[in-house]
Amino acid sequence: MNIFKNLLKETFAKTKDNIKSSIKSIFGDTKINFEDLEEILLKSDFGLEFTEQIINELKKTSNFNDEKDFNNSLKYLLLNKINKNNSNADLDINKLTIIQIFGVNGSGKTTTIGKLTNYYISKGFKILIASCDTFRAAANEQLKKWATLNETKIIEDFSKDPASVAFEAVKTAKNEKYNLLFIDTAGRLHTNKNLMLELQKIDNVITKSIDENILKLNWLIVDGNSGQNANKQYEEFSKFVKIDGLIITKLDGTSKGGSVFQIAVNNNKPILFLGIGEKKDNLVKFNPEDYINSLLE
Ligand SMILES: Nc1nc2c(ncn2[C@@H]2O[C@H](COP(=O)(O)OP(=O)(O)OP(=O)(O)O)[C@@H](O)[C@H]2O)c(=O)[nH]1
Repeated sequence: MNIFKNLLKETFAKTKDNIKSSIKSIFGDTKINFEDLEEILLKSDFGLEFTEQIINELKKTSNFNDEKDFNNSLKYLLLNKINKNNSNADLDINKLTIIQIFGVNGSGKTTTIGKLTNYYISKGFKILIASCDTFRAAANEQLKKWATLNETKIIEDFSKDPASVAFEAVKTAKNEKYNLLFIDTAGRLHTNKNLMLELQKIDNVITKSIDENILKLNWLIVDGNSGQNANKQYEEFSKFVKIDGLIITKLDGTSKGGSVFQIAVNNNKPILFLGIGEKKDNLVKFNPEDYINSLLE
């Protein structure tokens, strides 16, 4: 657990340093001046609406004793706004779970499947992967590399459409008693209706081929650097498929650590994991408290 807390601290160090120095500047003034903090929260991608809310609420309590007191109030405010629900990352090993992974092009879907596979293998799961990007050979090759690295079986067939590959994969997962099946889908722009309908088709095929003993989940992958657009992606994908969880990627090296907050707070979305690098163990299970602490402590 401490390893993950430390990883988070490293990930958000730049954002934290910026916030800390702006809080210092507030107390350096003879009268409290929130402009610096407001600017830093905006630059860190907390979003205009939430930055204004946070600043207004802090202003209501004008008698802070010191920086620590101020920091604690900010922490309390942020924690109260964030969704605490991340329970559906805890999967039941005694039944088959099928997780469909989708998102816009290049958001990190394949890499995240590689990291998730490593994560759930360490918890004892027997994992199958389906390559439902039957358009791009390079995407398939990349997924195969991850399957080899994790020593997992992969279902692929370029002669078929993505929904047929998904159907085959569900059949194999059931017959060969897998605990977990990841369905990798092609990247698609949330504005491309035909591709979104294709995703809906894969989703329907999976739903029709399972019974109540099998859990199906849909996880959306968003790039943590996409700012407000991440919320737009969530809205648009939700029009076609139900989203059960979100994974935010590419947070390593970012000075925009507030993006996670902004995404989490809008619509109370369940964030499950954060992607913090390209290696197989660069994935941290999301915990709101650890996240907020890594921004402020
Ligand atoms: N630094 C960093 N890079 C990442 C992370 N996740 C993915 N990447 C990189 O982002 C690029 C795109 O990742 P992919 O996994 O191929 O993305 P994808 O969504 O499967 O791409 P398409 O199938 O083309 O839509 C690759 O170079 C990955 O190595 C992350 O958490 N941190």
